[in-house]
Amino acid sequence: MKPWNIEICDVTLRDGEQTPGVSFTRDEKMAIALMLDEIGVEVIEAGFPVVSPAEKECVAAIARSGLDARVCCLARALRPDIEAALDCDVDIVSIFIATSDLHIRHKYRRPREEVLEDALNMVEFASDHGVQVRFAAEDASRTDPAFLVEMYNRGAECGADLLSFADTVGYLTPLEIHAVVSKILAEAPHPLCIHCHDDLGFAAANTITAAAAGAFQLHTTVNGIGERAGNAALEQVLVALRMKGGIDRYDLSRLQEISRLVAQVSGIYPDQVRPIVGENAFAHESGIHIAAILEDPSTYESIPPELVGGERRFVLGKHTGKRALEHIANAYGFNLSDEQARWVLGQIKQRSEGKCSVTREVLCEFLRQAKEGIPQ
Ligand SMILES: CC(=O)SCCNC(=O)CCNC(=O)[C@H](O)C(C)(C)COP(=O)(O)OP(=O)(O)OC[C@H]1O[C@@H](n2cnc3c(N)ncnc32)[C@H](O)[C@@H]1OP(=O)(O)O
Ligand SMILES: O=C(O)CCC(=O)C(=O)O
Repeated sequence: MKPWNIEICDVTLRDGEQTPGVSFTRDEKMAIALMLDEIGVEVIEAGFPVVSPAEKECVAAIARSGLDARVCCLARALRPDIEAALDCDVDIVSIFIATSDLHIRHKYRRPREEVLEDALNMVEFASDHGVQVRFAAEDASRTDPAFLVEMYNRGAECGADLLSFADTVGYLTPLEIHAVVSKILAEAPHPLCIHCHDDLGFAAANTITAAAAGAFQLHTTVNGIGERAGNAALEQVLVALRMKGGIDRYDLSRLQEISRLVAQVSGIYPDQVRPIVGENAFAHESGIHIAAILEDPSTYESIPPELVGGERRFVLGKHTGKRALEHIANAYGFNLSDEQARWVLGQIKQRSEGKCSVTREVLCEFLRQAKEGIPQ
């Protein structure tokens, strides 16, 4: 399979930090940037310099820290924003304008042609300063496609190296994003970035679908943090790229580690059932599943836990079967007769149905009782 032609721009430090209530310190941003770099992410969006003097310092520190990744930052289509970005010595300035009529009406209160002309001047201004320029369409998914194509073609003429399509409010489904990305690339054949939000729960799916349709730069955040329901999750996108896009250059074995780091410093912990990084992502209770996993884990795991730095976990409860119990009991040094196993299974199921968990201690107590003689 020919690997997809993509790169990752991780925006945890900018859009991820826009998660309500989240603010990273300079050391935290640096630690996340370092780990993203070690994973092999090609572009790190370090922040939005005009937000505050401290933010500007963080962006500059990351840009000057000698990472392999290119460092990017956000700027409105305003000269002071772009000057602040240039001060930070970033490799890429991402200049954005909202492009939907809805946003333009409420935020800029000017005709869209005027907004575009002014923004193009800013693209030229940044490009003339020798920095790479991304020209991003905010709310692209609710924008007149003809206007987007005009913006992208004219942006490229003015020196933009990358054009960005943002599904700012997580509005599209995978089929819709495939159609719109294909249309844009046919009419504006330039490197396209895709920036998806998760309001409908499709951010990672839309990102991968856009890549399949030819999008080049894929935006992600660790654990999918970000505005409202968040962004496309780095871990989901990278694993999907490995499994479906023929891309094996990222160090996926660090994914659980970076997930823990970002959870700790953001205070936003992934759901138990979240793919790849959730506590249950590699946990099994069902007897039928565990019996098969003991023969071959791929029967019930499409992602090997060790691929992402995780571990398989067997849980005892209402759904435990005899094979699973025997396996776990053996690991604790107990060999059970059929009768003993049946009795212990009954105890486990009863306890679980009473909404009590079957911890290692509880199991060992059942096992000891069974060995000493099944209570009548
Ligand atoms: C989709 C996204 O994620 S976009 C990024 C969103 N991120 C943030 O907002 C980061 C945090 N924001 C901030 O710290 C502040 O909002 C700042 C520093 C950026 C701006 O603060 P203020 O100057 O106080 O402006 P305020 O936030 O009230 O309003 C935004 C202004 O930016 C203008 N603006 C918004 N987007 C753009 C743009 N892409 N290009 C030019 N101007 C823009 C708005 O029209 C508005 O201008 P107005 O005050 O003349 O009406
Ligand atoms: O497209 C981009 O690069 C950024 C836009 C963005 O953050 C958004 O619209 O949510």
